[in-house]
Amino acid sequence: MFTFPAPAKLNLFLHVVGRRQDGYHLLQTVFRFLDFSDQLSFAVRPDGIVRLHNPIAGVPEDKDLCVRAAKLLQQKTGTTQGVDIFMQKQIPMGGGLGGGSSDAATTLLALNHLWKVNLNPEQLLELGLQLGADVPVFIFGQNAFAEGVGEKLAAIELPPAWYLVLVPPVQVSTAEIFTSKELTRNTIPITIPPFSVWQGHNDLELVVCRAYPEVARCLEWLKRLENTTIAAMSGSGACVFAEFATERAARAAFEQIPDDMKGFVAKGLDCHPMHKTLN
Ligand SMILES: C[C@@](CO)(OP(=O)(O)O)[C@H](O)COP(=O)(O)OP(=O)(O)OC[C@H]1O[C@@H](n2ccc(N)nc2=O)[C@H](O)[C@@H]1O
Ligand SMILES: Nc1ncnc2c1ncn2[C@@H]1O[C@H](COP(=O)(O)OP(=O)(O)O)[C@@H](O)[C@H]1O
Repeated sequence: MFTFPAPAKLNLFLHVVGRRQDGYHLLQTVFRFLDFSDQLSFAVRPDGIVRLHNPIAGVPEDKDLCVRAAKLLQQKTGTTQGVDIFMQKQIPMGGGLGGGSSDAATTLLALNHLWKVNLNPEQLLELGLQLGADVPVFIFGQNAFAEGVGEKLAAIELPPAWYLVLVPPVQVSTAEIFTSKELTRNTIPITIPPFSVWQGHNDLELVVCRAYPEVARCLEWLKRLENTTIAAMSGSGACVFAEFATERAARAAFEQIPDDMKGFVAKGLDCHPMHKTLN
């Protein structure tokens, strides 16, 4: 049995710059990986069966992104091998932290290795995109400036930082937010550099805060903090975060959160934890 991490991501900013004919939105965003992860364990089996032993409540086994990723890789490579998967979920669902997408990417990366089917990175990126717009960055493995629907990726270096992430007690559907009439889709495209991540904003924030007062309340609380370099929502929410230069500052802010708010402190990573292991 082999165990691999599936880290969460933050969108340090997210600009909606247009819409494709198929309804998908053109974005500009910066992804940062966090040392806050799900853990996935894999045991290869010879009979071609893919089994997730502990499916998430409310997500049928065949709809889980790990299972879909494993089956897509079988289909693409024609392998007759299967796998038993055990998932330890930590990343909040529907939180804008990319948990499901990260689980899918870790499954593709791990099984490509364990099944010895040897797809190259471009082929894995293409398979990932079929599972979701957020999957490619987790295969790419480096903090990235992303364009298109999230598939045009350029590695970006980010300074060391720590994050206080608040988890409002709601799940936000990405599709619901992207179809909102209130969403603005015309932010002027930027180039990085000279644009810096601290100048950005999240175009989805206003729509989510209007529909979910719990998110608005958490974000307002973060925006009042001192010493933060960014306070924003990640992706399509519901999670909101504040960035700090030091762990001490992030933990001090965490100590102050009201009793009815939940969250965690995490370190910003330089790259995906599997990036170095598998290369
Ligand atoms: C918003 C972001 C930002 O990183 O993250 P999350 O908040 O979901 O973590 C992503 O773009 C989400 O990626 P992902 O969660 O993989 O989305 P998908 O499953 O591909 O799409 C879910 C739905 O969102 C809409 N969608 C998604 C991505 C995009 N660029 N334009 C869209 O319009 C589509 O309506 C689609 O049906
Ligand atoms: N392994 C998985 N982990 C989390 N969610 C999953 C998984 N597989 C499928 N899903 C579905 O994907 C939806 C979005 O999940 P998630 O990635 O956690 O949120 P977000 O897209 O906001 O970052 C969930 O509500 C769930 O229905």
